[in-house]
Amino acid sequence: MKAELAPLVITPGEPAGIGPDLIVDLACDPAVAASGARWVAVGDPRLFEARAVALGRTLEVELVTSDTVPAPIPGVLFVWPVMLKRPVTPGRVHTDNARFVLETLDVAIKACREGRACAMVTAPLHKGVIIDSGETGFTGHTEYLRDACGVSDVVMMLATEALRVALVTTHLPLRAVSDAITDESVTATLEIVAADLSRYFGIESPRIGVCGLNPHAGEGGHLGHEDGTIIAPALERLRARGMKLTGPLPADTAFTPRYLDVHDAMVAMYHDQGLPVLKYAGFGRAANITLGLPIIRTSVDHGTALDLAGTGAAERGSLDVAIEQALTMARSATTSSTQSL
Ligand SMILES: NC(=O)c1ccc[n+]([C@@H]2O[C@H](COP(=O)([O-])OP(=O)(O)OC[C@H]3O[C@@H](n4cnc5c(N)ncnc54)[C@H](O)[C@@H]3O)[C@@H](O)[C@H]2O)c1
Ligand SMILES: N[C@H](C(=O)O)[C@H](O)COP(=O)(O)O
Repeated sequence: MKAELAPLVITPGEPAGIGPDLIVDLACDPAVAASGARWVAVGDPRLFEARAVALGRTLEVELVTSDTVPAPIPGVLFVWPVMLKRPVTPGRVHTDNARFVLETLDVAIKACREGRACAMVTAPLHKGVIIDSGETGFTGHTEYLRDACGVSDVVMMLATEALRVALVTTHLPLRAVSDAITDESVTATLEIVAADLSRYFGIESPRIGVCGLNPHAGEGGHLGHEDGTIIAPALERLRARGMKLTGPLPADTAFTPRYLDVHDAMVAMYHDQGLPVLKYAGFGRAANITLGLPIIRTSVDHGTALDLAGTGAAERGSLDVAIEQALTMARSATTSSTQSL
């Protein structure tokens, strides 16, 4: 008999953004309830009720104070409570609610770590507001989850149906990227990508393409040294251990069918080397996955879209993909832990 998964937990992200809109839409969708998958949102019931009113949707919000999350009912949103610090106007961020955002993450992380949730899916938060609130070290969910879970390295990977792009560096100013490309960071990224492609995606010996950092992968050292002195030797050492790696590839042609067709994932050196390609290929149909964590976390491929909050124009496509991806990963983690018994 197949064991039932623990519920999925969904965080709203920035309360003035489109996260609450997407959660309301999800709870009202009969097709979502028909799937039978149990899920619970974290947040303030008043936030979801007010957003449902703004969107003209009929929604009943039910607080869940135990670990037992009921089976989904269309038009009913089950919520683990975390209270707002001040009322929210859609589209208008306020630093007072930064703590609310972080507390929703803490509740979800704890539930995943304790096995009360099978995975967490995060709606978008606003990094700037959280930093402005005094959390000066904050740079994003990815790094927050790494620290909360006590691991030294994690990897951000975004995936569409046709393309997976993982990053060696995440939320860094461009000026700091070069210093962050080290033997350790390249090696750790590739080890995590290979391990989690096998663990969650069933790809036993993944073929990974690796971009260089500089134009034309450094042009033999004439356009930058990192490709030849850091990335190439790290790949060579990993190949000697049996990993299937190509690169460092000139990044301008790495994302062409010739390379994409023969690789399971592409690794880019920095955020805007890899993500524009991914988002061009499938914005609204991609999931952001944090690899290397002891828990499962996926997210949407878009931001807070403050311009759309409360208008009904926010599209739910990426949230659906992030949920499906999280459930697939949770099932695959359950299968592999059962097999190892
Ligand atoms: N997962 C996350 O937490 C996450 C992801 C990306 C960006 N962000 C944050 O979001 C904030 C705003 O970022 P941004 O302006 O660069 O990107 P954005 O994705 O919020 O907006 C970019 C454009 O896409 C549109 N858009 C975004 N989501 C949409 C949706 N679901 N349906 C229809 N249109 C949509 C917006 O209206 C806007 O025109 C920043 O603080 C950023 O750090 C968070
Ligand atoms: N880098 C992500 C993107 O552009 O989609 C986004 O900023 C979210 O990152 P976190 O999941 O770390 O918040």
